[in-house]
Amino acid sequence: MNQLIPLEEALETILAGITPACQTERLEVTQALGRILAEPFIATIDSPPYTNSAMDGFALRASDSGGVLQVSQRIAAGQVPEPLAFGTAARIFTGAQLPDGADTVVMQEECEVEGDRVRVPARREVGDNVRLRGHEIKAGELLLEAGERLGPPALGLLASQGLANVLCAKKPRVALLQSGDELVEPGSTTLPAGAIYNSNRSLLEGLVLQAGGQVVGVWHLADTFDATSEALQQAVDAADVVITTGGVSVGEEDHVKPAIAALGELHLWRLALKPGKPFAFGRIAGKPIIGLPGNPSSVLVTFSLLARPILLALQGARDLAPFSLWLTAGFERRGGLRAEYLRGSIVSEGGVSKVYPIANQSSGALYAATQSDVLIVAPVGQDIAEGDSVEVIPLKSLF
Ligand SMILES: Nc1nc2c(c(=O)[nH]1)N[C@H]1C(S)=C(S)[C@@H](COP(=O)(O)OP(=O)(O)OC[C@H]3O[C@@H](n4cnc5c(N)ncnc54)[C@H](O)[C@@H]3O)O[C@H]1N2
Ligand code: MOO
Repeated sequence: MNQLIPLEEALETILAGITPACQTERLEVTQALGRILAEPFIATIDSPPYTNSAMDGFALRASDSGGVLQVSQRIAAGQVPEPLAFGTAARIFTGAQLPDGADTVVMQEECEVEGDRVRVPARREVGDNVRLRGHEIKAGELLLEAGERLGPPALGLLASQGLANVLCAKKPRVALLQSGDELVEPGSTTLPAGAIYNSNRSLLEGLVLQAGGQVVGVWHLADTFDATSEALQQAVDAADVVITTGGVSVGEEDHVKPAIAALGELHLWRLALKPGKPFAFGRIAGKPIIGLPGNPSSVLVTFSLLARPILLALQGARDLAPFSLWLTAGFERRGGLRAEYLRGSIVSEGGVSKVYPIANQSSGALYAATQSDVLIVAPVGQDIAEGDSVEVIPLKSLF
């Protein structure tokens, strides 16, 4: 296990063994934000459900444009109109149903009202300012596939189809273990010599939540093999997935790997990844154990690249990879032996969005991560020259 494993290979190995938990629950649409849809959703109604006006104005036949027309009816949204009498116009409001016979709407700003008549400009086209029934969606169309993550637009879409409840994957139950004798919980006002506050817990609670998981237990471990094994066993009993931080490197105080190996099996350890080299993955009682390094920025990166896809796969999500795009490098850099995920910021220069690594790339530096917009992907052995296109993962797309 001394060879550094490429990230892609590690991900492939891990994800090949993850099957969706298949547990589902029916939720109110208003409560389903961020959840993974467990069944495809097929449109039950056309959208718009009836042909309607896109403007406040007058509905008429395009062939009557250019004349002065009698206003024969008034149609507000929610009313059912009469068919439009020949040679007349209907006062109509945005969203109101178009009367049979009308085929165009003229905005009121372009019309002149003269008592109960209206002068409409010439040369209006059929279909102007008209939203046709089924123009956007036809009943029977597949709107959302199973595995889709429900963002606000998807929730609005479901509601627009009259849906009040939706079948979603249950949230995977996650146990968090932090190892480190140096860790003190936030809230204690004095920090003893040699101690630091436990920041990984808060960091991970947020990351897990944003990846659709729920934290069901938190263990803070003493740096001993026995304490680590005991907590791992308890965590496995309580959760579907266990995420540990710290204690996965090569020192004598690093007990996570031997404890995983003793209680179950260790599948892989050490990636060609920076930060995040000591990442470990194994199983105990068949449940995934994700061993993240202790350094907070390593936690952010390894969670985003490895733990997040695992949590999403357990929910049956379709898109497991982080969203990425390509921007112009404002820097140059030599390729290394590990794929590096640099914390970076985006600067707009003369209309071009350029990306720069922030100065502090220490894997212990969490403040630096809060100042970053993106993770810049620097592949193994690949030099980057200023002006090159580089792949970036917006941090906001991860949480
Ligand atoms: N001889 C070697 N030493 C190290 C190697 C190596 O290959 N050879 N790898 C280095 C790398 S890279 C990393 S990353 C770290 C990871 O070590 P561990 O995962 O065992 O983590 P710890 O040693 O327990 O902690 C590392 C660092 O992070 C701080 N930490 C830990 N937990 C928390 C927490 N909950 N909240 C805030 N900060 C935390 C801890 O105090 C350490 O400073 O190993 C290198 N060493
Ligand atoms: O690989 Mo470590 O996570 O750089 O600090």
